[in-house]
Amino acid sequence: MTQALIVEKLLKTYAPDRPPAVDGLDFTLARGATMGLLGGNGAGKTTTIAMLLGLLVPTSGRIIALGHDMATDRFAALARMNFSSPYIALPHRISVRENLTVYGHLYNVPGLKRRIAQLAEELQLTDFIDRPAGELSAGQKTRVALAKALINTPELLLLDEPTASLDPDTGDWVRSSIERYRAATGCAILLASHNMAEVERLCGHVLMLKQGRVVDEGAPADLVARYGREDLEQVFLDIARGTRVDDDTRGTRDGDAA
Ligand SMILES: Nc1ncnc2c1ncn2[C@@H]1O[C@H](COP(=O)(O)OP(=O)(O)OP(=O)(O)O)[C@@H](O)[C@H]1O
Repeated sequence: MTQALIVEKLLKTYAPDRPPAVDGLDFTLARGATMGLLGGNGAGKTTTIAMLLGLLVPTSGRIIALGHDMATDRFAALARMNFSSPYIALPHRISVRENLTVYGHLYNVPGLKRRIAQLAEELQLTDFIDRPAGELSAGQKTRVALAKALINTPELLLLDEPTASLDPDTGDWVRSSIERYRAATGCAILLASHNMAEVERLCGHVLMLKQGRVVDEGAPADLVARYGREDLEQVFLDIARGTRVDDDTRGTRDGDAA
């Protein structure tokens, strides 16, 4: 089993009179690989992640996570997965350590005290680990959210905007922590982000979503070359605005042999 995630014909319709939020998504994510899920507001990223986590039931289609069918065997998969999302706040009256302890118990983490100490060290939580989670700055909360996401040493990690609202330095620090974790464990990562530089740095492959469908995909450098652009942000804008210069025109413009 080399695939961490297999998604087949995934479809989600919230209301019969509205177009599907996710419209026939097909992709695989290999173990140890990192994939970016890109798309403008409302493209279907959060809906996709919610279905991958078993929080939303797909209208149709199939999800196999770490070899387990999410429709019939989701708890076996969820025990070996984790996620981070800015939309989910940690209980704010209890301390960071208590928060991590609660989540650690939910995942039945063996040697939990040791695991929390290790994460506190790696993610620099020690200065505020006994303070209530609600009193922390946004950057500190993000580090705690990442510690929560790594508490069970997941083999599949779903990250929804992991560096949203962070200053560039803290964002860079979080990205490095994610890279270190992946290198150390071979974890597969699916990352939804609006930060194109982050996606270029972390992801080997990206899916470009529009209205719930994949409209293009590839390695960031290949997409940039294919669109004749300088970076992924420009590719994103071409796709979002439908302003791509077609291949023939670009060939002529660049003086390439077609
Ligand atoms: N609970 C819901 N009920 C009805 N429609 C919803 C619900 N959640 C999302 N939608 C709709 O589904 C579509 C996809 O939304 P989704 O939140 O998945 O997009 P997204 O790519 O994550 O967007 P963003 O980048 O703004 O977070 C949108 O048209 C949205 O209005």
